[in-house]
Amino acid sequence: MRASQQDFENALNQVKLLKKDPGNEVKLRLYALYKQATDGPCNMPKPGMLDFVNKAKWDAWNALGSLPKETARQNYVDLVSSLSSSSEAPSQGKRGADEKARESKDILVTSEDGITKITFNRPTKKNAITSQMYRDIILALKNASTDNTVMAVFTGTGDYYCSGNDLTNFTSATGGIEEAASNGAVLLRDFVNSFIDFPKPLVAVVNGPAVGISVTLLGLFDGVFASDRATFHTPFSQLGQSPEACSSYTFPKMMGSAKAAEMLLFGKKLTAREAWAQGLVTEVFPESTFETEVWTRLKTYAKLPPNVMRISKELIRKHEKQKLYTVNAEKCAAALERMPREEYAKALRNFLFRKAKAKL
Ligand SMILES: CCCCC/C=C/CC(=O)SCCNC(=O)CCNC(=O)[C@H](O)C(C)(C)COP(=O)(O)OP(=O)(O)OC[C@H]1O[C@@H](n2cnc3c(N)ncnc32)[C@H](O)[C@@H]1OP(=O)(O)O
Repeated sequence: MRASQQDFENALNQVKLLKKDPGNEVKLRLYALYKQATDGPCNMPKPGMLDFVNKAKWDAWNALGSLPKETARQNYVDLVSSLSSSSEAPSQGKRGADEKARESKDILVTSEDGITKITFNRPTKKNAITSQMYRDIILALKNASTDNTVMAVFTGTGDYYCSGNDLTNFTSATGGIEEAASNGAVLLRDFVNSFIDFPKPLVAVVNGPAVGISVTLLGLFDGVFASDRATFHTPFSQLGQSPEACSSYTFPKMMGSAKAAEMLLFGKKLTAREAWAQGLVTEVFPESTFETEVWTRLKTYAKLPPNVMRISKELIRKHEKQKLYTVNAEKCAAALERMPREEYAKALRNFLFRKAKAKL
């Protein structure tokens, strides 16, 4: 099958997210194929002998001769695909020593009654997710996907479910904002992919307010049980960001484009009942009985035949998995471009200095 323009654009996004530098040789090949696919045969004057970089690029492009644009596009997509899978191979292979479950105070992982419970446990910061917590969750989901538990359940300690991405995650980056954005985009892609790929039922027990990525992720869950104290807020425009975790795809599908825009573009905060009415939440429980009722229900669900639930989930998800990967990769590439922008920096400054301002 020939690579479409969309495949080509996806590959262009994927290249930006490669974990490993593919080396000069491959980068020259990518450059040459890109130029051939977009401009056709080399049409530039040959650079001088001492202009080493441009000469190497020219040589690589010129070497493709009259290769048709479509073939160059296909070769580019194939090359990127092979680079992506080889850069991901270690994390998909068997667990290395450095990947063994680590003790983490901010993400608690317990297994009981057939349920892996993953708890955001940073209540003094409203359970905001640090870079390490993203990594801990990836690992927890990976372990839970192959252990003998039947389902995984997320919840939060304290009054919040989760206040989203820790806004200070990248403020102390030593390598500059561009490098931080690039590392963040890769981490975000792997984090969201681990939810797309999780093979067992995945449930959220939303004990209180949820913000940002903790809300958008819910579109990838199989069940969302909320206390009537919970709220759902995605203030992306206010933060100079765009919606992640495939919510630009899952939310309109779930609630229709008008209601999705109200949340994702205009940042409307929903009550638990409003979120239920939009299809984001499975069921709302009164705060007074929330924990007892929900956990009793989940323990019953965890007694259902695990293999049947796995197969059913696979059937539900399999036709859109590719789409979800694509949307995720696109979003991560967009995040890479947005993060260094002024709107994002301004929103960060406003948050970091809000208490100081309030005292003035
Ligand atoms: C790998 C990269 C992935 C990137 C993925 C991108 C995701 C996008 C998002 O998730 S966007 C959403 C980001 N979250 C927010 O914008 C929420 C910011 N927080 C708040 O608005 C408020 O703190 C609140 C409404 C959640 C709670 O307000 P309240 O007044 O009740 O409490 P405080 O503000 O005093 O908060 C208590 C302490 O917690 C710290 N904190 C809360 N949320 C965050 C956060 N998201 N990041 C960092 N820190 C947070 C807050 O600073 C207080 O700490 P302090 O006591 O030390 O001042």
